[in-house]
Amino acid sequence: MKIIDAKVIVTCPGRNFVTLKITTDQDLYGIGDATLNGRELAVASYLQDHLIPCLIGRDASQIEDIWQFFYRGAYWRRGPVGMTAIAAIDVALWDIKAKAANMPLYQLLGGRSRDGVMVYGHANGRDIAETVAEVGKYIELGYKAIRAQTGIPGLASTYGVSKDKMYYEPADNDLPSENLWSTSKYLNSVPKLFETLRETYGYEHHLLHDTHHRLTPIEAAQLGKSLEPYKLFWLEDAVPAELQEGFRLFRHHTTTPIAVGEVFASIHDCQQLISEQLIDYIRTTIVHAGGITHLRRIAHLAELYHVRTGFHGATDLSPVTMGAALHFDTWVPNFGIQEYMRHTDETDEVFPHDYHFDNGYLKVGDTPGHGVDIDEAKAAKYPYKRAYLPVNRLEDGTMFNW
Ligand SMILES: O=C(O)C(=O)C[C@H](O)[C@H](O)CO
Ligand SMILES: [Mg+2]
Repeated sequence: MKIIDAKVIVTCPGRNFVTLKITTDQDLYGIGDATLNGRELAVASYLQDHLIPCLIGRDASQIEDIWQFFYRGAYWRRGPVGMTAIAAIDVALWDIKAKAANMPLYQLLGGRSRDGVMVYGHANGRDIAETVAEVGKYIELGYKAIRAQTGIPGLASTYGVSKDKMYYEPADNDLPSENLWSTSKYLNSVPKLFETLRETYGYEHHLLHDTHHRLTPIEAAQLGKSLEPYKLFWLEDAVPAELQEGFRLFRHHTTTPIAVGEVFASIHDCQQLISEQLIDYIRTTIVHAGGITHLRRIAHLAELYHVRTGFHGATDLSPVTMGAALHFDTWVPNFGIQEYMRHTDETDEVFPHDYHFDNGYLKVGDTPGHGVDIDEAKAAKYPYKRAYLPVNRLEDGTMFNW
């Protein structure tokens, strides 16, 4: 089955998405997501200018060999742009293989391990009262697990808090917005949020929180300890993970479960975290970590060390990634949870899909492939719009992590 065409489609139905469509000589095509928030055109060019010329004419069924060709065959490898481009090819090829087999993707991966995929939604508010009310709305919708983020008194803006509740989008400007950060203000306010949430709703639902890479290991240890009474499902990205061994100190001071990995591009970014049992959940995604072929290796390594999956699923991961991830989640033995931020209606129209939400779970359909398509005519109505993620400064003006 020869690849005869591969094209990159950039569309902006409310936010930018980069999509790869690979067509074969047997009338089958596959779709892969190549979206890297705020750096979309770099991946589009990497695909168009560097990978697609080497892809045409290859046998679409040789997924592993094609993966190795683009990974090992690149002298400059492992960066997020390159790994996102490889992921798009990989997912499109798995889509084709599953369509050729006339099977939903999860069947090719090894079959169903569960009936549905437990997801968590994002509740956020400007203050604790508003966040508590938002969590209540998610509970009413049937969610079993909810991430809670709240505004910090004394800071004008806070990561994860937005006007749009269901479709939170951080890439909010055509040049980076500048936010302010204070670790001490943050550490003083977060435990109060979770104390109030547990007082209000009890302990039946899973609660999660994302620190977005902003603490040192000892600060993270303090936060983890202070949250222990509220039994979080996880504390996410408390510490930036460039230094994997930095998690040791944090880990040894708290029993709050630790999640990390949405910015990782390969198994090498989490090998030490997993093999030293410094984390509980690995959040790498199909789109940013080399596709299904590579994420499968990460999941298998994690399984050896009792680490479970908890893939990233913000709105900047297109429905194509969500569909592929849900097939993966339906199969993977060491599944933990899946993040789910709903897409806007415009996005859902551009990317028709057969997964659906059912009382706290996402369920995949049985359409052959990963079950997500792109409507090219609708995609063409929404041209690319430059948008950056914000940057962060400390109150004295020092640049900081966002
Ligand atoms: O969903 C999360 O956990 C995030 O941290 C979302 C990120 O800010 C977002 O994907 C950046 O593009
Ligand atoms: Mg996160």
